[in-house]
Amino acid sequence: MNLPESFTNRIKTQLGDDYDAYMNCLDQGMHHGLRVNTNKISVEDFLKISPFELKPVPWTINGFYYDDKACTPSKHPYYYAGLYYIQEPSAMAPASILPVEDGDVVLDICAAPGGKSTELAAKLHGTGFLISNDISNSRAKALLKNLELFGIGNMCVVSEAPNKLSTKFYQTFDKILIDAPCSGEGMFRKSQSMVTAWENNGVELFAGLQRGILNEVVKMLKPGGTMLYSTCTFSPEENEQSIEYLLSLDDTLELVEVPKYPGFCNGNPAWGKTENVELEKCARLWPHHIEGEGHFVALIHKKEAEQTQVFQSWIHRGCKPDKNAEEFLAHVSSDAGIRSAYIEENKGRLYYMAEHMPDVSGLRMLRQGLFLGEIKKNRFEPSQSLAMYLKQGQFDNEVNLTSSDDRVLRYLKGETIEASDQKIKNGYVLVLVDGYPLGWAKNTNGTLKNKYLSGWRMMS
Ligand SMILES: C[S@@+](CC[C@H](N)C(=O)[O-])C[C@H]1O[C@@H](n2cnc3c(N)ncnc32)[C@H](O)[C@@H]1O
Repeated sequence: MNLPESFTNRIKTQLGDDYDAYMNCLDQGMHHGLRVNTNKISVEDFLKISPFELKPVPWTINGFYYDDKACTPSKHPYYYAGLYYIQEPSAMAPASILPVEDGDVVLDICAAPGGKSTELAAKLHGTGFLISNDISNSRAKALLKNLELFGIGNMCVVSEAPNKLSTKFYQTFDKILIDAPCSGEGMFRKSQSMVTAWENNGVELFAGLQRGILNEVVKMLKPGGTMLYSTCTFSPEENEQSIEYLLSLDDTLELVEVPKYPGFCNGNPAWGKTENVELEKCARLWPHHIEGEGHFVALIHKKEAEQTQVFQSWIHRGCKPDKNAEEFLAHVSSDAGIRSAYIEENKGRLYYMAEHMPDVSGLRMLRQGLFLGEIKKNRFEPSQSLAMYLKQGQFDNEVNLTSSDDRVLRYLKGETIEASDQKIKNGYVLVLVDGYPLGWAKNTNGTLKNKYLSGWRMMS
């Protein structure tokens, strides 16, 4: 691999005797992983139906390695059913280590395309609330798609600068993830273009960006709350030194020991400027010590305070019932938990807003709550996100196909399919693969007109 001399010189100083092992591992192939969406399926059940041979990733309960030469999980219908996310294995560590609990209000501030947000949301089990933010509007669109694919309803997707968020969300969050923009030294094996980007941007640019973000998140974490800072790079400036900077902003912040799974190394106090021994509590994942591309992870707790701020909640306004929407939603079982008092309308589009959500008004928003569908003239059109949110049995007109049935791929490609072999009523039908929803179709006497979201279609 062709690497800039300024990088190899620095990493040689950092690694000493380990340098050769690191360089040798760069010539080997990268590791591929998928993470099971526990919001839709338990790990145990997924392993029963997995079409791929999988090996556990030691630092997550729901992460697995697969052999990219033997299978392509991104092309399987289960991917379209949102049963897993394709993720580089070391990138599974941050969301797995941040201790998200039921009812938490969580911020993922650098979230696109959603590798970690999807896991944070799954860990909430439909309770609490997730604000997923990315400053890049185009990247936030991919983030929204991934959260929708995962069937997440208690979330909003925002595209804002951190200082805008901190004016609105003072001491609001129980948990914050900062998966910071970084120089990406852990991505070199993925693509030579990452090496070129490193040469063009350098490390200092990102260290500056990280500080700008840290200045703001510190204000948004509740006393008693926990945040996790991660990067996929190895430079001291973006890791130990960023954490030293963060600790200098607020003396109620303290480092918490990151669990050291086999192969994880301690953070290195000598790579900081203050030689704070607490930095050992951070974790460094090196590609020559673990099966993954590499990461840095730090867990930070804010001490409890006597008085805490109570955040401004969303005021549920409800909406005037629409006859067609009501008629459609009557087919959705109450198990889905969509209560009419929390449904709101915006320009003919209906959203289900989580009961306990912060006031997110005034922000550049891509999505607030679960998009249910659109009120059209004389009809209601259910959304793709509603289909993904529902579980088998929650819509009273379903067609369940097996993954080997060729109609599944044809449906995902946008074709009309026949279903005269199924006992279904005319009108909207939820199409499932092996019991997991894929999207909508409209049945007329056994012919299913395709209503799968066109932008999500499988390419031939
Ligand atoms: C490492 S990536 C995040 C990856 C993501 N957490 C995941 O797991 O899929 C860093 C992200 O930070 C975003 N970003 C850069 N500067 C930012 C800022 N000042 N505020 C918020 N997001 C920022 C970038 O657009 C990029 O998507």
